[in-house]
Amino acid sequence: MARIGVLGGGRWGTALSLHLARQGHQVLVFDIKSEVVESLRRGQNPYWEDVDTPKGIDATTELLEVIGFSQVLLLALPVQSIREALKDVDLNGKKVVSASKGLEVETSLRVSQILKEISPHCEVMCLSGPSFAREVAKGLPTAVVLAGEEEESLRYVQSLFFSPYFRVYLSTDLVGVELGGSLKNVVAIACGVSDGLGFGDNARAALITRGLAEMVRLGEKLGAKRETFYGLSGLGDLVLTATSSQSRNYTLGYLLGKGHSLSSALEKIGQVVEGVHTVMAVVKLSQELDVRAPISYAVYRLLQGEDPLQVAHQLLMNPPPHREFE
Ligand SMILES: NC(=O)C1=CN([C@@H]2O[C@H](COP(=O)(O)OP(=O)(O)OC[C@H]3O[C@@H](n4cnc5c(N)ncnc54)[C@H](O)[C@@H]3O)[C@@H](O)[C@H]2O)C=CC1
Ligand SMILES: O=C(CO)COP(=O)(O)O
Repeated sequence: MARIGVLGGGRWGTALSLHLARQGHQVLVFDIKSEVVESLRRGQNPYWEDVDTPKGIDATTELLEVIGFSQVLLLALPVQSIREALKDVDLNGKKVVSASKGLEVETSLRVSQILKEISPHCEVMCLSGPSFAREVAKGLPTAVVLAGEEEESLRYVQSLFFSPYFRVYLSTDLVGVELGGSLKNVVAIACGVSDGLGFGDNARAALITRGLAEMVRLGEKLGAKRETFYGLSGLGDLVLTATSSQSRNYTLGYLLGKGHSLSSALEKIGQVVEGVHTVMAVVKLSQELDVRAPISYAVYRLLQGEDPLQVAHQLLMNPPPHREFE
């Protein structure tokens, strides 16, 4: 049994807290929203009425309380809020497992890089893969990957999460696992747009495949291993989010394709949509590193308010015919 602090009582932080408490761990959740904290304190999860909340979960609005309590910290905050939220705390010597998926807009950094800037001696791992919060909360079968640099810590954290319905594979490619979970959100938006425009199943399959190729091109330039993108945190999560209306990123794209403005789509969803921010960093990185990223550029232009049909046509018509792999 371990004491696990969870930073962020949103859907993902809460689903993982439910799972960890079911494994017999003591969980303390931190969130800025008092209604989330009060609900968890009453023994009710704030999001899913049909999911029982096990004993072993407490919650607080005091960040330092969670840091002091935890043997392992699980980070499930929206990526753009991480630096500000953690700027005054000392995480040196802590094991931090990031479950957030995205890049910081201002710096284009991954979450582990942000954490290392804040506390250079913390040990960061990343938990990622195809895992909608609601399904994990309900205890439905799920497989994810845990990446990090220290074998012993990976095995320890794997043992905390592992259950018959929550399989955790290990990887030493932290860069690749973080990038897979971040970049797939941008491709999921593109697939949603395509479906919203009524382009059909062929178009979505093409976008997933070419989107994966784009993720690999950028990922390799940033130091990731190619094979990681064909695993759970890459293709696995891409297939999940790019084909399901449970995905906020896909839904955002779908609404844009149906003619909603960005602000009306975001308001309708009412939850964090990481791809909207990550695409800014992706476009910047692809320019700096001279990587072809036509799908990300198309998403970027859409988010600037350009007409979806026009952007889609340009995406299809602009590139001259070329080989599939070159
Ligand atoms: N929902 C899902 O199925 C999955 C989400 N993720 C990732 O998890 C991260 C969080 O997503 P969700 O939990 O779904 O978002 P959400 O929109 O359900 O909740 C976000 C939570 O963060 C809290 N928050 C925001 N700023 C904060 C701060 N400064 N301090 C404390 N709390 C703060 C909010 O009060 C809210 O409760 C994202 O990076 C997302 O990509 C990853 C896998 C699955
Ligand atoms: O990453 C996710 C599932 O693995 C959740 O995706 P969305 O943030 O698009 O809902």
